[in-house]
Amino acid sequence: EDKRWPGWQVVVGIETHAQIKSRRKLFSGKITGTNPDEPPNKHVSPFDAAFPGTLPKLNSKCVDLAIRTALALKSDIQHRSSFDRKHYFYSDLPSGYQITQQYAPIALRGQLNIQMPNSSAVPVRIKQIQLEQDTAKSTLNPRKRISNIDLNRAGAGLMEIVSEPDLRSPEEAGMFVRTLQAVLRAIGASDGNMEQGSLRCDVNVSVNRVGRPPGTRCEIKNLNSVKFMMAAITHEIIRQRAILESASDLETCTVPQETRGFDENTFETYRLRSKEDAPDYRYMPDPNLGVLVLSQDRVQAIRDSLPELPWETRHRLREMYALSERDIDVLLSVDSGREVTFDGEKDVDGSGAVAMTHELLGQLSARKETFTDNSLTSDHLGELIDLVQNGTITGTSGKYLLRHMLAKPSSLRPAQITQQLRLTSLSSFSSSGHSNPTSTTDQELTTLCQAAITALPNEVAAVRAGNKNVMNKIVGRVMRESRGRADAKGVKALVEELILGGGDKS
Ligand SMILES: Nc1ncnc2c1ncn2[C@@H]1O[C@H](COP(=O)(O)OP(=O)(O)OP(=O)(O)O)[C@@H](O)[C@H]1O
Ligand SMILES: [Mg+2]
Ligand SMILES: [Mg+2]
Repeated sequence: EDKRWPGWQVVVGIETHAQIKSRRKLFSGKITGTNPDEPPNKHVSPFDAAFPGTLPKLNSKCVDLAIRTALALKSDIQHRSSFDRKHYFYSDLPSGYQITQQYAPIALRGQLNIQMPNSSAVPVRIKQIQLEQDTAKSTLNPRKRISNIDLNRAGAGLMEIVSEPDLRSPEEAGMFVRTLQAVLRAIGASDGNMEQGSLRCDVNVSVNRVGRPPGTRCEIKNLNSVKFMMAAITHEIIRQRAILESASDLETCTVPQETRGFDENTFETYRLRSKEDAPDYRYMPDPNLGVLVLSQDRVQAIRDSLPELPWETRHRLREMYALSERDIDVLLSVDSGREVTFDGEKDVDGSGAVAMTHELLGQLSARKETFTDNSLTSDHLGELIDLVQNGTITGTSGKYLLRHMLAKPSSLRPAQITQQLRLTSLSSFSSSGHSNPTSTTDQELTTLCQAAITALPNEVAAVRAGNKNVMNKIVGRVMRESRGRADAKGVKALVEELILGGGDKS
């Protein structure tokens, strides 16, 4: 029993909308325009804008990611599913309907276990997973009294993941969303970022006296952080309980079924519409889309390539390094979602997070320190991994930077230390293909290569005579002089160019 509401049971079910991490939209093949820095209406096909005569074509990459999600959530994949039109009229929906899977969703009956501190795992049943389109983004300008529509997001792929009403407190609801986020990120199905809108939740809340049947639910729409979601549930519990307690006839009194919003300033929910004015969506099968048939083989292939799931990673860290649960939490928060890029592809240098985590554990044991003692925050470790992953520093420099940060703890961010120690990688035009040839790091690399060429005249002559193996000696020298800031392939290309010249190999 919860001390906050003795005698009452709280029932919560969550509908989660997760943006599918695919480069292209669900039906139009256009780039998914979810980057807020891009100009509005840049990525719009005639289909996204609902021009008459345009037809949908299902993006199979989105389907694969939905299958991954369904497998991670232990659901029954439906070998036949189909698409329906859900009609409503709003400026963010050009066609007047959203394509969704109302009658035959891609997956049914799943499960996600959540772990509350100091208690056993709570199984939460997943009712269904369905594919659907995202809407456009509308921004209201109250001063000019107009609303701006940006179709970049229109038609992007979403998964709606619906839970059964198995959650019993705001805390369990929060844990459910966090756990789901971690799964979606680990398998690369979604960024799962509530603040940026790639994960949006509707929560359904009801209360009933202990031992009595469940109450009538109210649905709170569009919560964009776990904190707000928990606050909304708490307010809803208090509100619904007050209605039921003030009733004259305790037996027949019910909370009116409503759709509600959440006010981020007052932390209260407010009425949007009652059940009576619930829209009639006039669902109908989409005549332009056939049945989605999934073969046994396709599902099996996705099952075989499923990345490690968070609870498996947890198990591995616990077994291999005997870390505490708290420490594992820290590492998992660093690790999440860095292994898979768009469309389920493995990130080429994506093992960066895993590699750096192993490096950290290795360096700590060399220093005879435990993970708990270490002063590095998960935030800083994450930034360090990003610096390596986006090429700002090389892997070698990353290890050096890590050693430095462990030896001299400070509040400086890894990027600042990188500047201070001048660890920024020396790019070369040939290695990255798009760096700025006049930048100082490029010039520095050219200078280093030229110095090596001057210092090793015999080797240079050998290379000119056609002995390519000698190249390694020149490259090795540049690598040493660069203190690990250059990458070997780029250096090799640049040295070759400097010795043999650009186009005179004929
Ligand atoms: N008594 C209850 N108390 C709290 N939540 C409930 C209760 N009964 C059902 N729910 C939850 O309500 C949600 C219902 O979502 P579902 O998508 O099935 O339908 P909907 O909300 O009517 O439709 P829509 O997708 O158009 O919003 C589920 O998450 C379910 O777990
Ligand atoms: Mg729903
Ligand atoms: Mg709903």
